[in-house]
Amino acid sequence: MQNPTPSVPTAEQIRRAPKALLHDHLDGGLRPGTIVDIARTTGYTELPETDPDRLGAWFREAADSGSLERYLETFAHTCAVMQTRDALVRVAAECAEDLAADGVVYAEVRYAPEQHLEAGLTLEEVVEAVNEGFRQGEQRARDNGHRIRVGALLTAMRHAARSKEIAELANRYRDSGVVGFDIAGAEAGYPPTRHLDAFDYLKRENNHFTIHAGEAFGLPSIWQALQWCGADRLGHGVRIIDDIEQKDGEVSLGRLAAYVRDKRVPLEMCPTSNLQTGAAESYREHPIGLLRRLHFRVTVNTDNRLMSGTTMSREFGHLVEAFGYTLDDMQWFTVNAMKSAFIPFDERLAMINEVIKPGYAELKAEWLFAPGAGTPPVASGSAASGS
Ligand SMILES: O=c1[nH]cnc2c1ncn2[C@@H]1O[C@H](CO)[C@@H](O)[C@H]1O
Ligand SMILES: [Zn+2]
Repeated sequence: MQNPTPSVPTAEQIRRAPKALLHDHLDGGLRPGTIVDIARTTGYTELPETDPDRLGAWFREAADSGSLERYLETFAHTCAVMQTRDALVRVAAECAEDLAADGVVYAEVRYAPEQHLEAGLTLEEVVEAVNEGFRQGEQRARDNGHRIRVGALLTAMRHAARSKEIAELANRYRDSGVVGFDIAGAEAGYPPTRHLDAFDYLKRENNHFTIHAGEAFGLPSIWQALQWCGADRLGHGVRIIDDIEQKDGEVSLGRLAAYVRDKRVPLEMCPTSNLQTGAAESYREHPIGLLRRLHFRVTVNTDNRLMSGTTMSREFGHLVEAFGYTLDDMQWFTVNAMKSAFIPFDERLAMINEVIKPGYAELKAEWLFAPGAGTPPVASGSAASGS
């Protein structure tokens, strides 16, 4: 007998399900214990707490202010302990290890090299240290029976003036561990068009970039990111909801929302981060529910695991609870992410066909072997369809 009804996954199934992550900040994902350790060895004395548990709680609370600007202030402490080669290697290795343990099989992790120069490293040394850490972390994950592939995205800070230089850096390392470029930081007052020369340069080089847009600022930011800058993906993009009208059960898309959906522009959505910065009120009200129903190219991401106290599994757990998503829905989000990754097409396809789909197929067949097999699980949520 076939399993006729998709089931709501358990927390354990969510963790074991293969996941792809496109939006995760290296300086937003440190283990609290590592921050304390490095601060001690490098003599950084400004940490608000020195007990790892209390420090972790401090980050979550400080980031929970409802304002992106205040959220971003917490990065002063993580960047402060990411200034030496050893620290960068360690943080990157642990990042890859932690993601792999959480069932992430593919990740693009971003950071801003310009924020790691305070102790005298060059931009190149920063990139090479992080790459070295990712390779070590991938190896340690393999030793522990996990498989993960991690690529770096180089971020330029939108309030600064180094974006062209960072874009050139991303291009120089494109065959050695760096898969693309991004801009981040406070959105209001710093439109992406300030960095047109960087984006133009990358387009001439046939390189890839994503832009944080439509998080703390609305449609004009998304419009600029796409139509002036030519972004391949949108970091967050939640405010696209402002261009969607719902009346009497009818939904109509404005020109920009229609463009985003028609062109399959990937949206890197980060639900918990959005609740913390005030971009959404609750998981249930998060635009991801509607955007998924309307078949936008939506992906699920962590943004900052430390500040949001989250993991990919937790993000999916919240969505499963809010929207009754099934393993089919999880697979849909994951395939969306993999289709939107910046690595070459043949590698994306192999990851989808050889890793992601078989992983979900195995999980979906588990009910056959459970005690009392033959009883299909309870029906719930929406089934996956389309792309
Ligand atoms: O959600 C976000 N929106 C905008 N900028 C962010 C977000 N999360 C982190 N950063 C910024 O990106 C830098 C490089 O990783 C971080 O230092 C932080 O300032
Ligand atoms: Zn982000």
